[in-house]
Amino acid sequence: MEPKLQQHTSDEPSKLSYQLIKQITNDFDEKRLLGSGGFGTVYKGVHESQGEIAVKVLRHTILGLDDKEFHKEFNNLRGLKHQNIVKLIGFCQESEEELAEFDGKQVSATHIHRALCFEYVHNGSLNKHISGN
Ligand SMILES: Nc1ncnc2c1ncn2[C@@H]1O[C@H](COP(=O)(O)OP(=O)(O)OP(=O)(O)O)[C@@H](O)[C@H]1O
Repeated sequence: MEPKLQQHTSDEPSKLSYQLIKQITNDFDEKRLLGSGGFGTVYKGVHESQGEIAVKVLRHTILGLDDKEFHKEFNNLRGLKHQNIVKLIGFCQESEEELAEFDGKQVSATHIHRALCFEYVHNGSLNKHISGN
């Protein structure tokens, strides 16, 4: 199930394809790594119209397991507007059928690519930025 966009205004986070996420992070280049947290790994992406953005690639788990968490995080962030809260500008949720080995056999598996894209915060860590130190 996709995150629902109640009303599509220019202020709403937009849906980005996995191909675009890959492209703007230079195929998740290590040199673009900004850090990692509880939910996943954060890369710097360079978006054609948005410029520099932070791409949080959410950890991949088995189909459906973290769906609720993703929607919770998405719905909490989508409407927030505050000087101390980074803006959510886009999201990606795309499934891909892949061949995987299971029990010595080749099986078809669904890999869900999920990412949240935020405005890029300069000046080092968010903590430092928010506290003003
Ligand atoms: N918008 C951003 N702009 C620049 N760097 C960012 C941005 N968001 C995250 N980062 C970098 O990525 C690191 C990990 O961020 P992330 O939000 O995943 O972890 P966290 O702050 O530990 O929170 P959580 O545990 O909730 O995921 C941060 O410490 C920061 O260095």
